[in-house]
Amino acid sequence: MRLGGRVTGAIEVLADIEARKRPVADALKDWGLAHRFAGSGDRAAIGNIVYDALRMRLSHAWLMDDDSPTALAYAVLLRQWGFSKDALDADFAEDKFAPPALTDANISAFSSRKLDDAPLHVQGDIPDWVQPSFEANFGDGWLKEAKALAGRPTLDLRANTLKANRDKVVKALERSGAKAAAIARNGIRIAAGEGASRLPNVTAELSFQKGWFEVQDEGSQIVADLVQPGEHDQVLDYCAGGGGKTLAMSAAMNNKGQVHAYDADRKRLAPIVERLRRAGTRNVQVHDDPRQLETLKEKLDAVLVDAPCTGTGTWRRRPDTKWRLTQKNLDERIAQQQDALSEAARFVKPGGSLLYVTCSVLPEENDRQVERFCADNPAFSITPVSDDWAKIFGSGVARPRATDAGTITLTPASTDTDGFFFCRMQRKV
Ligand SMILES: C[S@@+](CC[C@H](N)C(=O)[O-])C[C@H]1O[C@@H](n2cnc3c(N)ncnc32)[C@H](O)[C@@H]1O
Repeated sequence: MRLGGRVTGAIEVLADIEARKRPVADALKDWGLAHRFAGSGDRAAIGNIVYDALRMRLSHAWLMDDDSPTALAYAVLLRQWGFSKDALDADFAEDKFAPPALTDANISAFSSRKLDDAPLHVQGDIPDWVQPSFEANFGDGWLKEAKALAGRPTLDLRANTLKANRDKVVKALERSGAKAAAIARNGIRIAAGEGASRLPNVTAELSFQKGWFEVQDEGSQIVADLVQPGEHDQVLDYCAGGGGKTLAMSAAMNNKGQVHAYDADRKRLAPIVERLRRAGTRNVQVHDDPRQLETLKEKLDAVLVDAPCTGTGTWRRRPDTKWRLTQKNLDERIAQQQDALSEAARFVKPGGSLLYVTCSVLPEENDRQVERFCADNPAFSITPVSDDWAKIFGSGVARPRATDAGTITLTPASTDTDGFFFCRMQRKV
């Protein structure tokens, strides 16, 4: 397919997402099934246009004075992919599958508007009602943080030290451009790429099938590292989901001690079994029934609550969720976080640690939750983790945003990772 056909495909997918309020991945998959002649390069290019359009939807629409799929797709090519209007006109003139031309009103808006004149939430590409939360969390730096959450994400992997090491994985994935990540000790990074370029399908590699690495954002690896489980510790991953952090902790503990993996949702937990097998873990027990945890009350050295959240820290990867988020969703997540925290706290032994993590950057889900939890549960108090940072990752690496209370927030702008919140609370002896 030529560029025109790809842009037309992206416009169709964007229209489908808008009309049926469906996830991007589903809309792209359906488009691929209905257009079987499109090759993998075409589908990747269409996906890139769609994701780029959604990440910067507000600013694209403001500059075009139009939020139609056609205007958004053109804005991607003109603002992000480096095309000039003349080059597009010349390319599309000869192409019967090219999209409709921009309207005179679009052209006039795009050539006269300056983004600096747009409302600040438009400049930052975030919903207007979320702006106060960003301001509360990041102060003057909020706009930079918001803009960084509208960029393309890298592909991050974690070398599984139970079966390989970072150098070995980097070498195995040399052709994909894999490099050692900047912060996480076992992290590997493949750059995001530009324009139509596609990321490699690393899960098809033999080294993945052999369990040498996992796909895991560097931020997620860092928060798992910050748990700092000892080799002989008893740890509970209370919201284990598909097991990303369980696997990282199991490897950090060198297959010793014990990690208990639990999740209230059996369906989310199910993939963990195959992942644990592939990774060669022998120190993980999976629990899909809360009654199986009864004997663990007040026994565990560390309990991780990787809480359900709005996922604002992952907006680069799931930009459609940015525009679907509502105050009601946020309120629901806040209530679920409070439940998960108070349920999980029962398993922490005196002197043990309760670790609270979200992949959100909203203070309502983060600092306010742990402040409230500690106020309601005076046996627990926050222990600062900023001193641990240099000890674990070295002093020469980027540092996350840290509060006086001792919590930290990773972000694309500060640590070049997804957004994550981490807090360690210690239970009194
Ligand atoms: C952010 S996800 C976990 C991701 C996972 N830890 C990982 O690293 O791949 C949050 C999980 O919390 C689970 N959850 C929500 N409320 C819970 C509760 N009260 N008890 C246990 N799990 C809960 C959800 O089912 C969901 O799988």
